[in-house]
Amino acid sequence: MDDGAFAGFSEQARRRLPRLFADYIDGGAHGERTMARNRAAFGQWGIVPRGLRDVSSINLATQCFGRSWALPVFLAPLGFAGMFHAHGEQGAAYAAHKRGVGMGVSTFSIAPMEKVAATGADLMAQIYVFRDRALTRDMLERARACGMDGIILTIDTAITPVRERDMRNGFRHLSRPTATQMAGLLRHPSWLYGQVRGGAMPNVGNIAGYTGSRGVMAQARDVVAQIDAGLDWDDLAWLRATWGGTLVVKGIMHPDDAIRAAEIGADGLIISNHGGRQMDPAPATLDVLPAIAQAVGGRVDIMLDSGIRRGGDVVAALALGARAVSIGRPWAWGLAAGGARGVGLVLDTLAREISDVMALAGLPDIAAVRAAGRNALWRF
Ligand SMILES: Cc1cc2nc3c(=O)[nH]c(=O)nc-3n(C[C@H](O)[C@H](O)[C@H](O)COP(=O)(O)O)c2cc1C
Ligand SMILES: CCCCC(=O)C(=O)O
Repeated sequence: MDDGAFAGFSEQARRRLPRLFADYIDGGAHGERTMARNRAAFGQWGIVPRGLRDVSSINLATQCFGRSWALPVFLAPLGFAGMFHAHGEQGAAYAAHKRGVGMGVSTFSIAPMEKVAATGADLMAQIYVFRDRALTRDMLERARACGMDGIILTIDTAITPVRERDMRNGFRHLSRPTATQMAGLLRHPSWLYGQVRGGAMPNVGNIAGYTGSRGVMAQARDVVAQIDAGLDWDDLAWLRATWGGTLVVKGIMHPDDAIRAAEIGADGLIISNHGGRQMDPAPATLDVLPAIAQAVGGRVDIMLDSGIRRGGDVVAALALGARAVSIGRPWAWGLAAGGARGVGLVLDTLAREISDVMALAGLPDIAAVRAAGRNALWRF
C-alpha cells in the first residue's frame, strides 16, 4: 500500500506493534479494493502550478462545523487507539491541541472520554448507537458533561464485514488471547511494557461500564455486536431532537443521503467509506465528493476522509468542495511509532506539504483554494 508521506511512520508502527494491532490498523474489508481505490482516486488529480502571485505567507487556518482550526485536518475517531501506544488517545488529543486541530473520540476509545477531554483539546464524541438506547443517552450525557459540544454519528457500520487480516489474527473473534497472539505480544516487549505500565490493557475504558466482559478482546467483540443494525432516519431525527450541540453524520457516500441528513438538521457531513474497512467495493470518497457538494449546495459543511496521505490530496479535496479532511491510519501510525510526539510529527508533515502545494499553486489561504475550485486542478 502507498502510505505516501507517512511511509516512515507506518513502517515503524509495523515494527513496534504486535501483528494483531498492526493488521487491525492497516486492513480493510474483503478484497481491500476500496482501500486501494481511495488512493488511486487522488492520483487522478493534479494541481496546476501558478506563479507571480504573492505567496510570501501561507495561512492554513480553517473553519469547519462551526469550529476554528489551524489546519484543514482533523484526527478521525479510531477505536482501540490506546492499544497502539501507552500515550493512548490522550497523547493524540494532546498533539491535536498543541497543533490547533480537532479530534474525534471513538465510542471504542481505550481511554474514557473524560480523560481525553482533560487535555483541553477540541474534541467531538463519535457515537455508535447501541441497541439499548439508554447506553447511547448515557454516552451523550457524558459527552455533554465533559464539555464536548459536538458529536459524530457514524452510519456506515450497520454490520462489520469480514476483514480477512482480523479473521486470520483472531482480532475481535476471540475472547481470550491464543498462544500465537500471546507470543506476538511477547515479541514486542517495549510495547507490552508500555501497555502494562499505562494500565490501558485490561479494558476498552470508554465503554467498560456497559459490558460485563473483561479484557479488550472480549469487550471489542461484545460491543461491536451491540451496534444497532436497525438504526434508521427516524433515529437520526431522534438524535437531532436529543442533542442540542453540533451533529455531524459520518459515512455519507450518496447525494440523496447527504440531502436527507441536511434536511433532518445535521450540521455537517463526513464523506467517508471508513478507509475501505466497511463496504468493499465502494467508490473512492474523492470520486463522490463533487456530486455531494453540489447536492448540499453549501447548506452544511463537508469533511472528507479515506486515503488522505499527501498535502496534494488535501488541496484536491478542498478544491472539489470539502471544508476539511480527516486522517485515520496516519495518526494511528504516528501514535504507534512515537506516542504524542509521533502524532504531532504526522500533523507537521501534512501541514508542510499542504503549505508547499498551496504556495506553488499561488493559493495563499484556504478561501483561495475553495474559490479556485476546479480551476486549480488538472484531471489526468
Ligand atoms: C484502526 C481504525 C479504527 C477505526 N475506528 C473507528 C471508530 O471507532 N469509529 C469510526 O467512526 N470510525 C473508525 N474508523 C474509521 C476512521 O474514522 C476514518 O473514517 C478512516 O480511518 C479514514 O481513512 P484513512 O485511515 O485512510 O485515513 C477507524 C479506522 C481505523 C484505521
Ligand atoms: C465497527 C468496528 C469497530 C471500530 C471501527 O470502526 C473500525 O475498526 O473501523
